[in-house]
Amino acid sequence: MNAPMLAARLAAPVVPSAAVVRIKDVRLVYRAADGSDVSVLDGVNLEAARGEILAVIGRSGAGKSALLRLVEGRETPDSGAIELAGESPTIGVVARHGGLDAKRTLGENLAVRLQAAGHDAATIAREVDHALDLADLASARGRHPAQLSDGERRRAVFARALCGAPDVLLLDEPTAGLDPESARTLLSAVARASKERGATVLLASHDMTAVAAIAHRVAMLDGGRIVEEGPTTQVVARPKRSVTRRFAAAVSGAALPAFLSEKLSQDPTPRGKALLRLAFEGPAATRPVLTEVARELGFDLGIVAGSLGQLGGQPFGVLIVAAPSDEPYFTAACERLEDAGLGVEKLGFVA
Ligand SMILES: Nc1ncnc2c1ncn2[C@@H]1O[C@H](COP(=O)(O)OP(=O)(O)OP(=O)(O)O)[C@@H](O)[C@H]1O
Repeated sequence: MNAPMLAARLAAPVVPSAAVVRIKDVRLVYRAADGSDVSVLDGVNLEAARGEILAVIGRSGAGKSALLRLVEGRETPDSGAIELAGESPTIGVVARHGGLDAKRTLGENLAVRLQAAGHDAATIAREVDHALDLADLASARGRHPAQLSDGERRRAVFARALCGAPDVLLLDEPTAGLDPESARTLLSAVARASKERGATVLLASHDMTAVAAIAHRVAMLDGGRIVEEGPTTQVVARPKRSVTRRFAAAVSGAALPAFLSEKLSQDPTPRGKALLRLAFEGPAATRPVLTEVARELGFDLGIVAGSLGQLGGQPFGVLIVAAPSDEPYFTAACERLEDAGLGVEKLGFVA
């Protein structure tokens, strides 16, 4: 991106738009050591808009890194296409093992590519300042990589990727190996970069909990295909596939206390309790839904465990409640809670 384009890009307001990244029916096949073909991606379709943070989640070996490499243009698909909007779209990459030049200070590391792209000194200074500020590293500008902690180094690699305001940011396992505090700092820097500069962000991770707080949308990659996709709160609150449910269970936070999970049975006992995991998102997160439903049905819903957090920048809560296990109360409770807009998962029954 040349200097006038960069200035125009930074002046443009962040508005929702058509897809910036379009992955169309992409297939990727690797040749294994024994000469056989391994299908890695098998008809993947995905889109991400300007300012959107899309998390691609999947187990190890699912093909997440391969997908990012295709978007980056380092590899080409066997069929299908990757389309990036704009005249000359730019991409910032935060690889898992992104190196910094040990002989240069952090500020110099960030400036190198901008200098190579021919930007003037004032633009470079402004860009480096901004990237360091976003990554919460302003005070480390004059330090060398060896003088940074692991977490700071990771943020420094991210700050370098931010320089020049790339249209697209690709992050592979951004929080792997970071302590919770460093992970939070890095993710909030990613969220700011997408919000303030309109960067389209693709995050690849095998850990939904690591990225769910900031990802607007989640795409679940399994068996070479996107098996489930949607707004983060929706995917976590109402996972449709069993593989997604496993990943989502870790995100929803509230866990059943051990003394209850040990007693949990799949068959109701007369006059026992049914345990339900309720996910609150959107309008349901701010309404006294439980009180309303309990009053309407005429029985109590006892709260067993709960947590409130943030998903995709939105408030999100999980409660585990105990409802009567006898019919027709149990079915009525589930139906009424679902009607109220809650994600309802039946955990089992206790005496
Ligand atoms: N150059 C290659 N040749 C052959 N197979 C490869 C090659 N690179 C990757 N693979 C295989 O492709 C599949 C997808 O790899 P990829 O690195 O994209 O997975 P991933 O989802 O990022 O996994 P992880 O979370 O473990 O990094 C894996 O089964 C891997 O073994």
